[in-house]
Amino acid sequence: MPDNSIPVTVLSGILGAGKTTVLNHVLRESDDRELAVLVNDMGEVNVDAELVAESSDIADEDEELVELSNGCICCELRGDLLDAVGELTRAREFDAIVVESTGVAEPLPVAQTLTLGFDQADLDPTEFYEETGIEPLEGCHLDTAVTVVDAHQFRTAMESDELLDDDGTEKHLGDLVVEQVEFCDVLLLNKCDLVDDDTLAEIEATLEVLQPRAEIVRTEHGRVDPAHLVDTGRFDFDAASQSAGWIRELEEPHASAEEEHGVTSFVFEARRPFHPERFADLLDRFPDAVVRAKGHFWIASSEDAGEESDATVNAERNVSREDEAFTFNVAGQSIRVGPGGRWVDSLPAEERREHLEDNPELEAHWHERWGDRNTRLVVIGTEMDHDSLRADLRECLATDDELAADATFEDRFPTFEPPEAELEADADDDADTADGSETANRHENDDQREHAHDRTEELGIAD
Ligand SMILES: Nc1nc2c(ncn2[C@@H]2O[C@H](COP(=O)(O)OP(=O)(O)OP(=O)(O)O)[C@@H](O)[C@H]2O)c(=O)[nH]1
Repeated sequence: MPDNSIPVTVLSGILGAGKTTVLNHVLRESDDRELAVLVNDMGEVNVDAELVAESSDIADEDEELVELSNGCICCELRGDLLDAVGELTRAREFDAIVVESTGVAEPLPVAQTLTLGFDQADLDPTEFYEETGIEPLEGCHLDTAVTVVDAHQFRTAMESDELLDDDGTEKHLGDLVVEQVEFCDVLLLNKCDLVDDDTLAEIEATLEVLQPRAEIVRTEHGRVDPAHLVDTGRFDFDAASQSAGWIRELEEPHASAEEEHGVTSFVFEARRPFHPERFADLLDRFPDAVVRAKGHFWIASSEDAGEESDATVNAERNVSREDEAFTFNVAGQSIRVGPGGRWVDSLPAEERREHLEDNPELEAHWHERWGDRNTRLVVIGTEMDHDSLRADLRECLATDDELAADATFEDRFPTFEPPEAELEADADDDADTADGSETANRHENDDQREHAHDRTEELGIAD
Protein backbone atom coordinates (compact mmCIF):
# COMPACT_ATOMS: atom_id res chain seq x y z
CA MET A 1 0.00 0.00 0.00
CA PRO A 2 1.63 3.30 -1.01
CA ASP A 3 2.11 5.73 1.90
CA ASN A 4 -0.11 8.36 0.32
CA SER A 5 -3.04 6.00 -0.35
CA ILE A 6 -6.25 7.57 0.99
CA PRO A 7 -8.03 5.45 3.63
CA VAL A 8 -11.75 4.82 3.10
CA THR A 9 -14.09 4.02 5.99
CA VAL A 10 -17.52 2.48 5.36
CA LEU A 11 -20.22 3.02 8.02
CA SER A 12 -23.07 0.51 8.07
CA GLY A 13 -25.96 -0.01 10.48
CA ILE A 14 -29.70 -0.42 10.34
CA LEU A 15 -32.11 2.50 10.09
CA GLY A 16 -31.74 4.82 13.05
CA ALA A 17 -28.75 3.02 14.61
CA GLY A 18 -26.87 6.31 14.76
CA LYS A 19 -24.67 6.40 11.63
CA THR A 20 -25.32 10.09 10.90
CA THR A 21 -24.77 10.94 14.56
CA VAL A 22 -21.44 9.09 14.53
CA LEU A 23 -20.42 10.71 11.25
CA ASN A 24 -21.17 14.17 12.55
CA HIS A 25 -19.21 13.50 15.71
CA VAL A 26 -16.22 12.22 13.72
CA LEU A 27 -16.35 15.30 11.47
CA ARG A 28 -16.40 17.61 14.47
CA GLU A 29 -13.54 15.79 16.17
CA SER A 30 -11.27 15.53 13.15
CA ASP A 31 -9.75 18.99 13.10
CA ASP A 32 -6.36 17.58 12.33
CA ARG A 33 -7.38 16.10 8.98
CA GLU A 34 -9.63 16.83 6.03
CA LEU A 35 -12.42 14.29 5.58
CA ALA A 36 -14.51 13.80 2.50
CA VAL A 37 -17.94 12.35 3.14
CA LEU A 38 -20.10 10.30 0.85
CA VAL A 39 -23.68 9.82 2.02
CA ASN A 40 -26.02 7.29 0.46
CA ASP A 41 -29.78 7.57 0.83
CA MET A 42 -32.53 5.48 -0.73
CA GLY A 43 -34.84 8.45 -1.29
CA GLU A 44 -34.74 11.19 -3.87
CA VAL A 45 -33.96 13.71 -1.16
CA ASN A 46 -30.82 12.83 0.75
CA VAL A 47 -32.00 13.61 4.27
CA ASP A 48 -28.85 12.26 5.89
CA ALA A 49 -26.65 14.45 3.72
CA GLU A 50 -28.70 17.45 4.82
CA LEU A 51 -28.31 16.45 8.46
CA VAL A 52 -24.57 16.07 8.04
CA ALA A 53 -24.35 19.42 6.30
CA GLU A 54 -26.41 21.13 9.02
CA SER A 55 -24.59 19.65 11.96
CA SER A 56 -21.08 20.27 10.80
CA ASP A 57 -19.33 22.97 8.89
CA ILE A 58 -18.95 20.66 5.92
CA ALA A 59 -21.61 22.62 4.00
CA ASP A 60 -19.12 25.44 3.58
CA GLU A 61 -17.02 23.27 1.33
CA ASP A 62 -19.36 21.74 -1.20
CA GLU A 63 -16.99 19.26 -2.71
CA GLU A 64 -16.42 17.48 0.58
CA LEU A 65 -19.97 16.15 0.78
CA VAL A 66 -21.04 13.81 -1.99
CA GLU A 67 -24.62 12.56 -2.07
CA LEU A 68 -25.65 9.29 -3.67
CA SER A 69 -29.43 9.23 -3.68
CA ASN A 70 -32.27 7.19 -5.10
CA GLY A 71 -30.76 3.76 -4.70
CA CYS A 72 -28.44 1.67 -2.59
CA ILE A 73 -24.66 1.43 -2.89
CA CYS A 74 -24.77 -2.30 -2.12
CA CYS A 75 -27.02 -2.86 -5.14
CA GLU A 76 -27.67 -0.66 -8.15
CA LEU A 77 -25.40 2.23 -7.19
CA ARG A 78 -22.23 0.14 -6.95
CA GLY A 79 -20.79 1.75 -10.08
CA ASP A 80 -21.72 5.23 -8.81
CA LEU A 81 -19.93 4.46 -5.54
CA LEU A 82 -16.75 3.53 -7.40
CA ASP A 83 -16.99 6.64 -9.56
CA ALA A 84 -17.57 8.94 -6.58
CA VAL A 85 -14.73 7.48 -4.51
CA GLY A 86 -12.49 7.55 -7.59
CA GLU A 87 -13.26 11.21 -8.18
CA LEU A 88 -12.61 12.19 -4.56
CA THR A 89 -9.36 10.28 -4.65
CA ARG A 90 -8.17 11.89 -7.85
CA ALA A 91 -8.89 15.34 -6.38
CA ARG A 92 -6.42 14.44 -3.60
CA GLU A 93 -7.71 17.21 -1.35
CA PHE A 94 -8.60 14.91 1.53
CA ASP A 95 -6.80 12.80 4.07
CA ALA A 96 -9.60 10.25 4.36
CA ILE A 97 -13.01 9.37 2.93
CA VAL A 98 -15.99 8.21 5.01
CA VAL A 99 -18.94 6.51 3.30
CA GLU A 100 -22.28 6.35 5.14
CA SER A 101 -24.39 3.50 3.76
CA THR A 102 -28.17 3.37 3.80
CA GLY A 103 -29.88 1.52 6.63
CA VAL A 104 -30.61 -1.43 4.34
CA ALA A 105 -27.14 -1.84 2.88
CA GLU A 106 -25.04 -4.93 3.44
CA PRO A 107 -21.37 -4.15 4.01
CA LEU A 108 -19.99 -7.12 2.10
CA PRO A 109 -21.01 -6.07 -1.42
CA VAL A 110 -19.96 -2.50 -0.67
CA ALA A 111 -16.53 -3.73 0.44
CA GLN A 112 -16.41 -6.03 -2.56
CA THR A 113 -17.10 -3.11 -4.89
CA LEU A 114 -14.36 -1.05 -3.33
CA THR A 115 -11.73 -3.78 -3.00
CA LEU A 116 -12.46 -5.00 -6.51
CA GLY A 117 -10.87 -1.82 -7.77
CA PHE A 118 -8.09 -1.80 -5.18
CA ASP A 119 -7.20 -5.46 -5.56
CA GLN A 120 -6.76 -5.08 -9.25
CA ALA A 121 -4.49 -2.07 -8.94
CA ASP A 122 -1.47 -4.08 -10.07
CA LEU A 123 -3.31 -5.14 -13.21
CA ASP A 124 -2.88 -3.03 -16.28
CA PRO A 125 -5.76 -0.50 -15.86
CA THR A 126 -6.64 -0.53 -19.55
CA GLU A 127 -6.80 -4.31 -19.61
CA PHE A 128 -8.90 -4.36 -16.44
CA TYR A 129 -11.27 -1.74 -17.84
CA GLU A 130 -11.64 -3.66 -21.09
CA GLU A 131 -12.45 -6.85 -19.20
CA THR A 132 -14.85 -5.44 -16.64
CA GLY A 133 -15.94 -2.01 -17.79
CA ILE A 134 -14.91 -0.74 -14.33
CA GLU A 135 -12.31 1.94 -13.81
CA PRO A 136 -9.93 0.47 -11.22
CA LEU A 137 -9.58 2.56 -8.11
CA GLU A 138 -6.12 3.77 -7.47
CA GLY A 139 -4.72 5.96 -4.76
CA CYS A 140 -7.09 4.84 -2.02
CA HIS A 141 -7.90 1.69 -0.06
CA LEU A 142 -10.75 0.35 2.01
CA ASP A 143 -9.35 0.90 5.48
CA THR A 144 -12.11 0.20 8.01
CA ALA A 145 -15.57 -1.36 7.85
CA VAL A 146 -17.61 -0.07 10.78
CA THR A 147 -21.02 -1.31 11.85
CA VAL A 148 -23.11 0.84 14.18
CA VAL A 149 -25.35 -1.30 16.39
CA ASP A 150 -28.31 0.21 18.21
CA ALA A 151 -28.02 -1.25 21.72
CA HIS A 152 -31.58 -0.25 22.54
CA GLN A 153 -33.11 -1.97 19.49
CA PHE A 154 -30.69 -4.88 19.12
CA ARG A 155 -32.81 -7.64 20.64
CA THR A 156 -36.02 -6.38 19.03
CA ALA A 157 -34.33 -6.12 15.64
CA MET A 158 -32.89 -9.64 15.93
CA GLU A 159 -36.30 -11.04 16.80
CA SER A 160 -38.18 -8.98 14.25
CA ASP A 161 -39.70 -10.59 11.19
CA GLU A 162 -40.08 -7.20 9.52
CA LEU A 163 -39.24 -7.29 5.82
CA LEU A 164 -37.21 -4.43 4.38
CA ASP A 165 -37.12 -3.42 0.76
CA ASP A 166 -33.66 -2.82 -0.67
CA ASP A 167 -33.99 -1.77 -4.31
CA GLY A 168 -36.68 -4.36 -4.84
CA THR A 169 -34.96 -7.13 -2.84
CA GLU A 170 -36.72 -8.11 0.36
CA LYS A 171 -34.64 -8.83 3.42
CA HIS A 172 -35.43 -9.61 7.01
CA LEU A 173 -34.38 -6.98 9.52
CA GLY A 174 -32.77 -9.58 11.83
CA ASP A 175 -30.90 -11.08 8.91
CA LEU A 176 -29.52 -7.69 7.95
CA VAL A 177 -28.38 -6.98 11.51
CA VAL A 178 -26.48 -10.28 11.52
CA GLU A 179 -24.88 -9.63 8.15
CA GLN A 180 -23.77 -6.18 9.19
CA VAL A 181 -22.29 -7.54 12.41
CA GLU A 182 -20.60 -10.49 10.74
CA PHE A 183 -18.74 -8.43 8.17
CA CYS A 184 -16.87 -5.58 9.82
CA ASP A 185 -13.68 -4.55 11.61
CA VAL A 186 -15.20 -2.30 14.25
CA LEU A 187 -18.54 -2.59 16.02
CA LEU A 188 -19.85 0.60 17.58
CA LEU A 189 -22.37 -0.33 20.22
CA ASN A 190 -24.29 2.94 20.22
CA LYS A 191 -27.16 4.25 22.37
CA CYS A 192 -25.56 2.73 25.46
CA ASP A 193 -27.30 5.48 27.48
CA LEU A 194 -30.64 3.74 26.87
CA VAL A 195 -29.64 0.29 28.14
CA ASP A 196 -28.59 -1.06 31.56
CA ASP A 197 -25.18 -2.62 32.14
CA ASP A 198 -26.40 -6.22 32.28
CA THR A 199 -28.19 -5.91 28.95
CA LEU A 200 -25.14 -4.26 27.42
CA ALA A 201 -22.95 -7.13 28.62
CA GLU A 202 -25.39 -9.65 27.11
CA ILE A 203 -25.44 -7.84 23.77
CA GLU A 204 -21.67 -7.66 23.76
CA ALA A 205 -21.45 -11.39 24.44
CA THR A 206 -23.73 -12.06 21.46
CA LEU A 207 -21.74 -9.68 19.25
CA GLU A 208 -18.49 -11.39 20.24
CA VAL A 209 -19.86 -14.79 19.31
CA LEU A 210 -21.27 -13.55 16.00
CA GLN A 211 -18.10 -11.63 15.19
CA PRO A 212 -15.01 -12.51 17.25
CA ARG A 213 -12.56 -10.43 15.22
CA ALA A 214 -14.04 -6.94 15.43
CA GLU A 215 -13.13 -4.33 18.00
CA ILE A 216 -16.24 -3.48 20.04
CA VAL A 217 -16.54 0.13 21.21
CA ARG A 218 -19.42 1.32 23.41
CA THR A 219 -20.73 4.77 22.53
CA GLU A 220 -23.39 7.25 23.58
CA HIS A 221 -24.68 9.69 20.98
CA GLY A 222 -21.98 8.49 18.59
CA ARG A 223 -19.21 9.94 20.71
CA VAL A 224 -16.17 7.95 19.65
CA ASP A 225 -12.53 8.78 19.17
CA PRO A 226 -12.12 9.04 15.35
CA ALA A 227 -8.94 6.95 15.69
CA HIS A 228 -11.23 3.90 16.08
CA LEU A 229 -12.83 4.54 12.70
CA VAL A 230 -10.51 6.43 10.40
CA ASP A 231 -7.13 5.27 9.11
CA THR A 232 -7.06 2.25 11.43
CA GLY A 233 -5.50 -0.10 8.88
CA ARG A 234 -7.81 -2.87 10.13
CA PHE A 235 -9.56 -3.91 6.92
CA ASP A 236 -8.56 -7.13 5.20
CA PHE A 237 -11.11 -8.59 2.80
CA ASP A 238 -10.27 -12.23 3.42
CA ALA A 239 -10.09 -11.78 7.18
CA ALA A 240 -13.39 -9.88 7.21
CA SER A 241 -15.22 -12.43 5.08
CA GLN A 242 -13.87 -15.31 7.17
CA SER A 243 -14.40 -13.65 10.54
CA ALA A 244 -18.02 -14.54 11.24
CA GLY A 245 -18.38 -16.52 14.43
CA TRP A 246 -20.07 -19.41 12.65
CA ILE A 247 -17.05 -19.92 10.39
CA ARG A 248 -14.71 -19.92 13.38
CA GLU A 249 -16.98 -22.32 15.18
CA LEU A 250 -16.88 -24.75 12.28
CA GLU A 251 -13.12 -24.54 12.13
CA GLU A 252 -12.50 -24.85 15.85
CA PRO A 253 -15.63 -26.12 17.55
CA HIS A 254 -15.89 -25.18 21.23
CA ALA A 255 -16.57 -27.73 23.84
CA SER A 256 -20.21 -27.32 24.75
CA ALA A 257 -19.24 -25.49 27.95
CA GLU A 258 -21.46 -22.60 28.95
CA GLU A 259 -19.94 -19.29 28.07
CA GLU A 260 -20.53 -15.88 29.47
CA HIS A 261 -24.08 -14.55 29.44
CA GLY A 262 -25.49 -17.80 28.15
CA VAL A 263 -24.27 -17.39 24.56
CA THR A 264 -23.14 -20.80 23.33
CA SER A 265 -22.72 -22.75 20.14
CA PHE A 266 -22.39 -26.29 18.87
CA VAL A 267 -21.84 -28.14 15.62
CA PHE A 268 -24.23 -30.88 14.51
CA GLU A 269 -22.80 -33.42 12.08
CA ALA A 270 -24.41 -36.44 10.44
CA ARG A 271 -23.73 -38.96 7.67
CA ARG A 272 -27.40 -39.79 7.16
CA PRO A 273 -29.98 -37.66 5.34
CA PHE A 274 -32.73 -35.73 7.08
CA HIS A 275 -36.26 -37.01 6.75
CA PRO A 276 -37.80 -34.08 4.80
CA GLU A 277 -41.08 -34.10 6.67
CA ARG A 278 -39.59 -34.22 10.16
CA PHE A 279 -36.85 -31.68 9.41
CA ALA A 280 -39.34 -29.24 7.85
CA ASP A 281 -41.53 -29.66 10.96
CA LEU A 282 -38.55 -28.91 13.20
CA LEU A 283 -37.79 -25.76 11.19
CA ASP A 284 -41.38 -24.65 11.69
CA ARG A 285 -40.80 -24.74 15.44
CA PHE A 286 -37.09 -23.92 15.51
CA PRO A 287 -36.21 -22.58 18.96
CA ASP A 288 -36.16 -18.79 19.39
CA ALA A 289 -33.01 -19.24 21.48
CA VAL A 290 -31.09 -19.82 18.23
CA VAL A 291 -29.66 -16.50 17.14
CA ARG A 292 -27.62 -17.76 14.22
CA ALA A 293 -27.12 -21.01 12.34
CA LYS A 294 -25.28 -21.85 9.13
CA GLY A 295 -24.27 -24.96 7.30
CA HIS A 296 -25.41 -27.54 4.81
CA PHE A 297 -27.50 -30.70 4.84
CA TRP A 298 -29.11 -33.26 2.61
CA ILE A 299 -32.50 -34.94 2.58
CA ALA A 300 -33.79 -38.39 1.74
CA SER A 301 -35.68 -39.02 -1.49
CA SER A 302 -39.29 -40.03 -1.48
CA GLU A 303 -40.27 -42.58 -4.08
CA ASP A 304 -43.71 -41.31 -4.93
CA ALA A 305 -44.47 -37.90 -3.58
CA GLY A 306 -47.38 -37.01 -5.84
CA GLU A 307 -47.56 -35.44 -9.26
CA GLU A 308 -46.90 -31.85 -8.36
CA SER A 309 -44.26 -32.42 -5.73
CA ASP A 310 -40.69 -31.17 -5.84
CA ALA A 311 -39.48 -34.74 -5.72
CA THR A 312 -41.36 -35.48 -8.95
CA VAL A 313 -39.92 -32.40 -10.62
CA ASN A 314 -36.50 -33.63 -9.63
CA ALA A 315 -37.24 -37.08 -10.96
CA GLU A 316 -37.95 -35.49 -14.35
CA ARG A 317 -34.53 -33.88 -14.20
CA ASN A 318 -33.10 -37.27 -13.39
CA VAL A 319 -31.65 -35.92 -10.15
CA SER A 320 -32.64 -37.52 -6.89
CA ARG A 321 -33.21 -35.38 -3.79
CA GLU A 322 -30.30 -37.22 -2.24
CA ASP A 323 -28.00 -35.86 -4.93
CA GLU A 324 -28.51 -32.26 -3.87
CA ALA A 325 -26.90 -30.32 -1.07
CA PHE A 326 -28.91 -27.57 0.64
CA THR A 327 -27.51 -24.57 2.46
CA PHE A 328 -28.99 -23.62 5.80
CA ASN A 329 -29.09 -20.07 7.07
CA VAL A 330 -30.75 -18.82 10.24
CA ALA A 331 -30.38 -15.19 11.29
CA GLY A 332 -32.72 -13.82 13.87
CA GLN A 333 -36.24 -14.80 12.84
CA SER A 334 -35.42 -15.75 9.28
CA ILE A 335 -34.75 -19.35 8.31
CA ARG A 336 -33.65 -19.89 4.76
CA VAL A 337 -32.75 -22.95 2.76
CA GLY A 338 -30.80 -22.52 -0.46
CA PRO A 339 -29.21 -24.56 -3.23
CA GLY A 340 -25.86 -26.01 -2.22
CA GLY A 341 -24.82 -27.71 -5.44
CA ARG A 342 -24.63 -31.39 -6.16
CA TRP A 343 -22.72 -34.04 -4.22
CA VAL A 344 -19.70 -35.34 -6.06
CA ASP A 345 -20.86 -38.91 -5.44
CA SER A 346 -23.95 -38.29 -7.58
CA LEU A 347 -22.04 -37.14 -10.67
CA PRO A 348 -21.58 -39.27 -13.79
CA ALA A 349 -18.58 -41.56 -13.34
CA GLU A 350 -16.14 -39.57 -15.46
CA GLU A 351 -16.97 -36.25 -13.80
CA ARG A 352 -16.78 -37.83 -10.38
CA ARG A 353 -13.34 -39.23 -11.16
CA GLU A 354 -12.13 -35.78 -12.29
CA HIS A 355 -13.48 -34.15 -9.14
CA LEU A 356 -11.81 -36.70 -6.95
CA GLU A 357 -8.52 -36.25 -8.76
CA ASP A 358 -8.74 -32.49 -8.31
CA ASN A 359 -9.84 -32.78 -4.69
CA PRO A 360 -8.01 -35.76 -3.21
CA GLU A 361 -8.99 -34.69 0.33
CA LEU A 362 -12.53 -35.87 -0.47
CA GLU A 363 -11.36 -39.48 -0.25
CA ALA A 364 -10.47 -39.11 3.41
CA HIS A 365 -14.10 -38.43 4.31
CA TRP A 366 -15.68 -40.69 1.72
CA HIS A 367 -18.53 -42.70 3.16
CA GLU A 368 -19.07 -46.24 1.93
CA ARG A 369 -22.75 -45.66 1.29
CA TRP A 370 -23.11 -41.90 1.04
CA GLY A 371 -19.88 -40.80 -0.62
CA ASP A 372 -19.25 -37.14 0.20
CA ARG A 373 -22.83 -36.48 1.38
CA ASN A 374 -22.88 -35.05 4.86
CA THR A 375 -24.72 -32.65 7.13
CA ARG A 376 -22.89 -29.97 9.08
CA LEU A 377 -24.72 -27.24 10.93
CA VAL A 378 -23.28 -24.72 13.34
CA VAL A 379 -25.83 -23.37 15.79
CA ILE A 380 -25.30 -20.29 17.97
CA GLY A 381 -27.81 -19.24 20.58
CA THR A 382 -28.61 -17.57 23.85
CA GLU A 383 -29.73 -19.77 26.76
CA MET A 384 -30.05 -22.56 24.22
CA ASP A 385 -30.75 -26.13 25.35
CA HIS A 386 -28.03 -27.98 23.41
CA ASP A 387 -29.05 -31.47 24.41
CA SER A 388 -32.65 -30.96 23.47
CA LEU A 389 -31.90 -29.34 20.09
CA ARG A 390 -29.26 -31.94 19.27
CA ALA A 391 -31.76 -34.68 20.14
CA ASP A 392 -34.41 -32.99 17.96
CA LEU A 393 -31.96 -32.83 15.05
CA ARG A 394 -30.99 -36.47 15.53
CA GLU A 395 -34.69 -37.40 15.54
CA CYS A 396 -34.96 -35.80 12.09
CA LEU A 397 -32.47 -38.23 10.55
CA ALA A 398 -34.12 -40.81 8.33
CA THR A 399 -34.23 -44.34 9.72
CA ASP A 400 -33.21 -47.44 7.76
CA ASP A 401 -36.87 -48.27 7.11
CA GLU A 402 -37.49 -44.78 5.79
CA LEU A 403 -34.49 -45.10 3.52
CA ALA A 404 -35.90 -48.29 2.01
CA ALA A 405 -36.48 -48.10 -1.73
CA ASP A 406 -40.27 -47.75 -1.60
CA ALA A 407 -40.51 -45.20 1.23
CA THR A 408 -42.79 -42.21 0.60
CA PHE A 409 -43.11 -39.01 2.57
CA GLU A 410 -43.97 -35.37 2.14
CA ASP A 411 -41.18 -33.16 0.81
CA ARG A 412 -41.81 -29.45 1.36
CA PHE A 413 -38.28 -28.37 0.55
CA PRO A 414 -37.93 -26.11 -2.47
CA THR A 415 -36.59 -27.12 -5.84
CA PHE A 416 -33.86 -24.96 -7.25
CA GLU A 417 -32.37 -24.58 -10.69
CA PRO A 418 -30.77 -27.75 -12.02
CA PRO A 419 -27.63 -28.44 -10.02
CA GLU A 420 -25.77 -29.08 -13.28
CA ALA A 421 -25.95 -25.36 -14.05
CA GLU A 422 -24.37 -24.58 -10.70
CA LEU A 423 -21.66 -27.10 -11.25
CA GLU A 424 -20.72 -25.44 -14.49
CA ALA A 425 -20.75 -22.05 -12.83
CA ASP A 426 -18.53 -23.36 -10.06
CA ALA A 427 -16.16 -25.22 -12.30
CA ASP A 428 -13.64 -22.41 -12.64
CA ASP A 429 -13.89 -21.43 -9.06
CA ASP A 430 -11.44 -22.93 -6.62
CA ALA A 431 -12.31 -20.92 -3.53
CA ASP A 432 -12.19 -22.82 -0.26
CA THR A 433 -15.46 -23.70 1.34
CA ALA A 434 -15.95 -21.40 4.28
CA ASP A 435 -17.38 -24.13 6.44
CA GLY A 436 -14.51 -26.51 5.85
CA SER A 437 -16.82 -28.97 4.17
CA GLU A 438 -15.11 -31.63 2.15
CA THR A 439 -17.49 -31.36 -0.80
CA ALA A 440 -15.72 -30.04 -3.84
CA ASN A 441 -18.71 -28.63 -5.64
CA ARG A 442 -20.12 -26.59 -2.81
CA HIS A 443 -18.91 -23.08 -2.30
CA GLU A 444 -20.63 -21.84 0.79
CA ASN A 445 -18.45 -18.77 0.85
CA ASP A 446 -19.34 -17.75 -2.68
CA ASP A 447 -22.91 -18.64 -2.01
CA GLN A 448 -22.79 -16.27 0.93
CA ARG A 449 -21.36 -13.50 -1.23
CA GLU A 450 -23.98 -13.96 -3.89
CA HIS A 451 -26.99 -14.13 -1.69
CA ALA A 452 -25.79 -10.95 -0.01
CA HIS A 453 -27.40 -9.05 -2.83
CA ASP A 454 -29.39 -11.67 -4.68
CA ARG A 455 -31.55 -13.88 -2.61
CA THR A 456 -34.05 -14.80 -5.22
CA GLU A 457 -32.91 -18.41 -5.19
CA GLU A 458 -33.31 -18.79 -1.48
CA LEU A 459 -36.71 -19.57 -0.10
CA GLY A 460 -37.86 -19.49 3.47
CA ILE A 461 -39.79 -22.59 4.31
CA ALA A 462 -40.66 -21.67 7.85
CA ASP A 463 -41.52 -18.05 8.40
N1 LIG B 1 -30.54 8.27 23.21
C1 LIG B 1 -29.71 8.19 22.16
N2 LIG B 1 -30.15 8.61 20.95
C2 LIG B 1 -29.29 8.55 19.92
C3 LIG B 1 -27.97 8.06 20.06
N3 LIG B 1 -27.37 8.09 18.85
C4 LIG B 1 -28.26 8.59 17.98
N4 LIG B 1 -29.43 8.86 18.61
C5 LIG B 1 -30.67 9.37 18.01
O1 LIG B 1 -31.20 8.34 17.20
C6 LIG B 1 -31.84 8.88 16.04
C7 LIG B 1 -31.27 8.24 14.79
O2 LIG B 1 -29.90 8.60 14.67
P1 LIG B 1 -29.20 8.79 13.24
O3 LIG B 1 -27.79 9.17 13.51
O4 LIG B 1 -30.02 9.63 12.36
O5 LIG B 1 -29.27 7.29 12.74
P2 LIG B 1 -28.88 6.73 11.29
O6 LIG B 1 -28.29 5.40 11.53
O7 LIG B 1 -28.07 7.71 10.55
O8 LIG B 1 -30.31 6.59 10.67
P3 LIG B 1 -30.72 6.42 9.10
O9 LIG B 1 -29.97 7.45 8.35
O10 LIG B 1 -32.18 6.64 9.14
O11 LIG B 1 -30.35 5.06 8.71
C8 LIG B 1 -31.61 10.38 16.12
O12 LIG B 1 -32.74 10.96 16.67
C9 LIG B 1 -30.43 10.52 17.06
O13 LIG B 1 -30.42 11.74 17.76
C10 LIG B 1 -27.55 7.61 21.37
O14 LIG B 1 -26.43 7.11 21.57
N5 LIG B 1 -28.47 7.71 22.36
